[in-house]
Amino acid sequence: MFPLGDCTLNPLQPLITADNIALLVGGRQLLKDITVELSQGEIVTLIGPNGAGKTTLLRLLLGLSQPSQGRIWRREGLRIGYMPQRLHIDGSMPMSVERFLQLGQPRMKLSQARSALQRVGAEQLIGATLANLSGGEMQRVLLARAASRKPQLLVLDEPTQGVDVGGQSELYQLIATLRDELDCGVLLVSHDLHLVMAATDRVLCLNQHICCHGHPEQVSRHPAYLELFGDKVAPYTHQHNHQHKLSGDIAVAGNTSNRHPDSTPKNKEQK
Ligand SMILES: Nc1ncnc2c1ncn2[C@@H]1O[C@H](COP(=O)(O)OP(=O)(O)OP(=O)(O)O)[C@@H](O)[C@H]1O
Repeated sequence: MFPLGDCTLNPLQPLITADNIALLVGGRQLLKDITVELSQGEIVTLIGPNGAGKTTLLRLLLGLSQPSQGRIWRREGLRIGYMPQRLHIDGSMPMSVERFLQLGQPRMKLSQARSALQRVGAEQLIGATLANLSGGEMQRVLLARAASRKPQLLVLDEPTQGVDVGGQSELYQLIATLRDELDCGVLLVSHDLHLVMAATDRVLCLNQHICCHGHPEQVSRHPAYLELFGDKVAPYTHQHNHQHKLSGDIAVAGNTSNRHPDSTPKNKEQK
């Protein structure tokens, strides 16, 4: 493990390292035993069922909240482009796409806004009103905004939400192209391993802890992954070994519990 100060000295060192982090909120264990590393030029996908803690982990890695245990190192001065899971737009606010791209970047010129959109194949949207965009168009605009900051790390929380299947694989290809163009690291959250396979170097399968990790092909055959998602790799189906209540707690028929099935002694997870 390297100290934080060294991160600026060696570009080969990871953009982010988390060492054995855990998060306990109100007596509830949201995350535990998480050790991850993210390097420049690699695409890492975080996959897991609803309530697994994917967004919570992203927030910790980004420094938006603090772990109860363990340590996180970020390369000093790390420029991050963040694409949120969803953006609620007030329909009564007539904001143009151009203006939206300039938010927080007041020096961005019209030509720069255009080229940011061009990069994601959405230059025709420059004059559109944000509230009128379709789901797929909105995702491209959010991606254009995240990439326009010339990030060293692009963090994408379910970037294909609201996009049809054809559009999803196109968007994942676009993300891989952006990684090449920007030479950045990419950390993305997805529910759908088979869609991200081609555009991912490494997968972390999360369910409060890291159930398994590795190359997408390896993960798709891993017993822990199969236990969580079922054995149908393509097409992917949402087969979970448990259900979550709206609170995120595990719901067991005739009973409720916030214990994850993996925490039971009979779980035979293979790492
Ligand atoms: N600040 C908080 N306080 C209490 N519980 C929280 C907090 N943040 C998240 N949670 C809970 O942690 C669990 C994980 O939430 P998170 O949003 O990280 O899951 P996720 O894997 O991103 O889910 P999804 O796939 O549905 O987006 C949920 O049960 C959520 O209710």
